[in-house]
Amino acid sequence: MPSTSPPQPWAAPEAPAPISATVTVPGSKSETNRALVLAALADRPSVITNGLDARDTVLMREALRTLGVVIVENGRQWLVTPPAQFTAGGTVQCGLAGTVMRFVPALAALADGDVRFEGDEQAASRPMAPLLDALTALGADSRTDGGPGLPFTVTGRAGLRGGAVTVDASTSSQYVSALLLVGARFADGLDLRHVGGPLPSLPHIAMTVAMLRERGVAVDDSEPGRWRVSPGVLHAHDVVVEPDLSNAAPFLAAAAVTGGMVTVRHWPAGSLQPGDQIRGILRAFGAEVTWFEGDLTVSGRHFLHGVDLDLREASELTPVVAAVAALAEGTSRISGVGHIRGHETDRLAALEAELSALGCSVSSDDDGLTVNPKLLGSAVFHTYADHRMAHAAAVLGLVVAGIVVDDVSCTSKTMPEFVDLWAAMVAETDAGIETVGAVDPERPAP
Ligand SMILES: O=C(O)C1=C[C@@H](OP(=O)(O)O)[C@@H](O)[C@H](O)C1
Ligand SMILES: C=C(OP(=O)(O)O)C(=O)O
Repeated sequence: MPSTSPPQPWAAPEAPAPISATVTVPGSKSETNRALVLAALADRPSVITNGLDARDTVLMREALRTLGVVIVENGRQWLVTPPAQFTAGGTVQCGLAGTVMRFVPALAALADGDVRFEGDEQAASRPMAPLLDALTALGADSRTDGGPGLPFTVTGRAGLRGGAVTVDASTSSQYVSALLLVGARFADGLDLRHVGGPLPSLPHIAMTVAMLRERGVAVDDSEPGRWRVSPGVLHAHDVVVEPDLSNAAPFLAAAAVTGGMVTVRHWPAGSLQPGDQIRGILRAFGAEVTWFEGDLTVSGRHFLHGVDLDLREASELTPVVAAVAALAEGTSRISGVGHIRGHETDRLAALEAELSALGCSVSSDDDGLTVNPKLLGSAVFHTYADHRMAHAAAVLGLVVAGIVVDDVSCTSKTMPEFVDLWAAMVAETDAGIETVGAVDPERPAP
């Protein structure tokens, strides 16, 4: 199912004053899609509350239905009933969703027969081979249509034994998560080792391990780069999904870059989402960050300074962080994110091109970006179908006049309500509405 919606140009609104607003963001993509997959593997039905309703999670629900999972959606509650055996024979549409194109093939390896995977044209260049090779080593078959990744077919077999397998996950942590999610289903469990360059997105792997343990699966991750999953039953577990903290990042950045104050509600006291790291990141730029009883508040200062940040653990924050860097004083370096050339688009190339078009001096290399802020403004900002490029443009547009996003429809991937939430944030500022929520500036974030 290619993304067929017509391009939706969007004039990013300028901030009428320092942004002052309170925002609630929808559920986490990463937690929602893990909860769905785990519910599909469980011993009985489970309920997911506050799951994200966006393109990536619609695609995941449809993918699971193709494999025989029954999902009944009743508003914010979804009842997921696992099948006795996954059904082969269908075609899974992945769109541009990494979690669908990586997690679902591991489930398909447990079905008896062929499952075909297709995606957006742009998804064909996202790396897949390390995962498909690992599934083949475990006894499933896979073949692409000739390209490096999508489209491809996985031929699953019931009763795979599992055991020892290696994967080079330096291009995406999602291969590790995919294999761990199904590990308990193999007769001998799974003994997975990462072999290769540095592993990105460790918190996302930790999230997978924690969610498996919550459901009674034994995972030994005591040795770095190795995960041992014991065979056994995965117990159903009802879950309330946290807000998506990476999707909250542009709203918090809005306070930082305008010297305003934004509160995001329902921020967990502790979270495995890498988006939680936005607190330390905005502090590093010089913003003030406080947390009190579930309200996370960022207060901007008149002056943000350049930063030197390793974002390997939270690379999905790179576009928004690069936008803040472009509005700070002095050079910023973002490192540890070479693998995001394989995200929704080549994010390093996209950020270099679009920030340069605004007048910044930006260079990308194999490990990240260097941003020298010299903004001129007024340009069409291309998103390359990447939701986080649109978020970055929105942050820039608050301060730089005349930014027009070429196509904001890509935000439907993880937050279809982005434009409305952003407009509401700006309107709340315009109306001079006081920030709601109890914020104690004396109390540091946890
Ligand atoms: O497992 C997940 O939910 C994710 C893992 C990360 O992928 P990479 O390790 O490919 O960066 C992250 O960037 C992506 O947004 C979501
Ligand atoms: C990299 C991302 O997504 P995906 O789950 O498609 O990999 C992202 O959302 O920034």
